[in-house]
Amino acid sequence: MEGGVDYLADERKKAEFDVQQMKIVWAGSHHTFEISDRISKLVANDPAFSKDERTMLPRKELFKNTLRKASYAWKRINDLHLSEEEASQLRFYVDEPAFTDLHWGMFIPAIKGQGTDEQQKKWLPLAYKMQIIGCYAQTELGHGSNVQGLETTATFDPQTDEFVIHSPTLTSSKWWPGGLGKVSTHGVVYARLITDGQEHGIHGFIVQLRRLEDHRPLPGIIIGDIGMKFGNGAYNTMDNGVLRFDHVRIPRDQMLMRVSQVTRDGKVVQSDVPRQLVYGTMVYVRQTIVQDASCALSRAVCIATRYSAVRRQFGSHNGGPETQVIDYKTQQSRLFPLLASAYAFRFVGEWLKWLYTDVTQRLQANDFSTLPEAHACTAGLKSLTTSVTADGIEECRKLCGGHGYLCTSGLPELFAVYVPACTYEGDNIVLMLQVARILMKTVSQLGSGKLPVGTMAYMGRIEHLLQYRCNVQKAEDWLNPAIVLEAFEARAARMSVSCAKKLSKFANPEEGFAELSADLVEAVVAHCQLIVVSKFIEKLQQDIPGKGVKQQLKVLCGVYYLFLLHKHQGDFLATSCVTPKQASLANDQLRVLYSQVRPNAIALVDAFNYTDHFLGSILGRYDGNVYPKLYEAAWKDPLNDSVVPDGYHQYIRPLLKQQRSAKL
Ligand SMILES: CC/C=C\C/C=C\C/C=C\C/C=C\C/C=C\C/C=C/C(=O)SCCNC(=O)CCNC(=O)[C@H](O)C(C)(C)COP(=O)(O)OP(=O)(O)OC[C@H]1O[C@@H](n2cnc3c(N)ncnc32)[C@H](O)[C@@H]1OP(=O)(O)O
Ligand SMILES: Cc1cc2nc3c(=O)[nH]c(=O)nc-3n(C[C@H](O)[C@H](O)[C@H](O)COP(=O)(O)OP(=O)(O)OC[C@H]3O[C@@H](n4cnc5c(N)ncnc54)[C@H](O)[C@@H]3O)c2cc1C
Repeated sequence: MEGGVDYLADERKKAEFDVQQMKIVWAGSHHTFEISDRISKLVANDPAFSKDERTMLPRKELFKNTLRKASYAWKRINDLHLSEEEASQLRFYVDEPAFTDLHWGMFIPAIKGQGTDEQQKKWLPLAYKMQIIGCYAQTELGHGSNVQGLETTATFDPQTDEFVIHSPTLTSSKWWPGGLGKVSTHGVVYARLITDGQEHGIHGFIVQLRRLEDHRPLPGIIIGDIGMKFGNGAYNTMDNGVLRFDHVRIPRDQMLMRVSQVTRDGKVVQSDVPRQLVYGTMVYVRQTIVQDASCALSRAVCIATRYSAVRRQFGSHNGGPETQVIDYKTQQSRLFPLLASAYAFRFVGEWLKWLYTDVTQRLQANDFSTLPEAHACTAGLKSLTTSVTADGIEECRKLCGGHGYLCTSGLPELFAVYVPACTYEGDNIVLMLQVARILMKTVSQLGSGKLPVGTMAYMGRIEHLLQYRCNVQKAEDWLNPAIVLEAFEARAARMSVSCAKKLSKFANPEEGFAELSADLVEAVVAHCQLIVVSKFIEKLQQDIPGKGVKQQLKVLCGVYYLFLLHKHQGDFLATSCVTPKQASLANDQLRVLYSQVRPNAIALVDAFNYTDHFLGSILGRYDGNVYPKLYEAAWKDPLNDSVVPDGYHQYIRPLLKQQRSAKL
């Protein structure tokens, strides 16, 4: 509590579980809880990190303010000797998109993943000390999704042992890279490698963009910001940039050479590493984006849940209080599945982080066998979780009624910052189609004796799944995880097999794939939902201490899968995985679970342990003191600086005068 009366105290007393233990489950461990709790308070209590009025600043001031915060954050990180983990938590809780996200989140990982040991030794220390600041310059004006279609060229000049980086067309201008517009001194630039007149595909190059002395672009380089983006404040704190090269020369050793090398005489040598590793940074970031989805969704849900308990509308009896809107079943059926999804994404994000770490260790030992699984899981889950989260934030805004539309609710800015996650790091549909290719390949190999592995292993039981009949007889049977898993597996498998059968009728498989792409995306959604459900169920098999904590998680897990079953009952019925009667029983059980969530709802969002600073929402205040604070905030709007607005004499007075004389 941050002082004063707690208007949500009664709600907190209703909790049936140990909130402190749930905070640790949410954080992942005691260790991460301790760090995130300490750092979030450090940020919240430092006025230099205030977020007030961010949505009202003009772009230049907004951007300068972001620079100030980023530089102050770096000073605090150094002064307090924060570890890498603590530093990244600090940047997270500062909660303002900035060039540092790309420097730490993409530039450094690109050098780590695609640079040789020598290149890492040379560039990483400079980057770690921020003596250089980097961005990830891949997307161009003409191409983003189609990476092989990028037009920037890197032509090897054997005379001087250099690459010549060039933007041959307008559409080859780099366009979008964050941090590029006004800050980065360097970039990992993706370009078409050309040696001896021959093309060798897309590769990454470390290119210096600005002089370290005065920050001016180097000769042959044009850089700028691409302009205002959606929303006030929001992602406009980021300098997404445009970049053009006019025959800019860089030394040969600035091509990232872990995947392929160019020798002194211009020969291209492929190492044992698969060429897809050039896409490795995207796999890394997609994995972090899944974790971030649970943060963004939980934040919106925390605001909507607290406000739903404060807000009362209708239902007063004999002058008593009106009904809290959280008690309306319709409110619960919109809010609680999102609450459950936030927890589900947290756990699948945790698992994905483990998978990524495992793949990275294998890659270091030259074992590339799990790379397709990592690609499929990161692409599919990035796509699923960001789509649900973006829609979920908007749903939370609606759950807050009119006040949700105010900037002071925090929801408009959260939405505006979050929605591009459906596009960056791979458009969600494009990524789903990547997973579809892998799914179809898996189905086509089923007869060959090659057993599917990882998250596709269930396909190995295809005969059984095609014959499966669900044996749910009463509503409570839907609480049995084994029954649920089989129903989700059968649905996903049958949808994939159905697509594969239709595909096989096309003489040209590419034509068939294009024609069936919408159906394929639906099959991928079913497959990805199965992964999330199964990882939630696996989580519940762990030892989870704390009074009532596991029980609450079981309820949330039930809400998550039964809501999906209800929402997608068309799929389950069409594939005969459940009968109409069983679908109806699932919905009955879902209503029972909603009533079990209700008394715990506030405690379940308290478990996210968000400070009021981080939430940035009057509606989501911990103490529930919404109305006086909304009233107070309105008067801070610049429009209320004067009683009579600027422009009155020019525009309002003449209008009123004219109407008066017309009447007379
Ligand atoms: C406010 C911020 C909030 C949250 C972030 C929080 C934390 C994040 C931390 C840091 C990041 C900071 C901020 C993030 C915010 C914004 C940054 C945004 C950055 C960007 O957007 S960078 C640009 C991203 N661009 C893309 O994602 C492009 C998408 N396109 C592609 O990936 C490829 O072009 C595509 C679609 C895969 C097609 O590739 P290709 O033409 O080669 O085609 P194929 O389909 O033939 O594939 C060939 C072969 O390769 C396999 N494969 C494809 N991709 C991969 C991969 N990534 N890894 C492994 N393997 C891959 C594919 O399956 C095929 O295999 P096969 O031959 O069939 O066996
Ligand atoms: C806020 C933000 C930050 C970004 N930061 C960076 C950065 O730091 N560095 C960087 O390099 N890039 C960055 N990007 C660029 C981003 O990665 C691309 O915009 C993204 O990959 C999508 O590509 P696109 O813009 O080419 O979309 P397009 O591919 O043009 O998509 C347009 C539409 O076409 C559809 N479509 C495209 N291809 C297919 C297909 N094969 N089948 C079916 N439908 C298809 C899509 O679904 C979409 O509906 C950023 C973008 C944003 C919005």
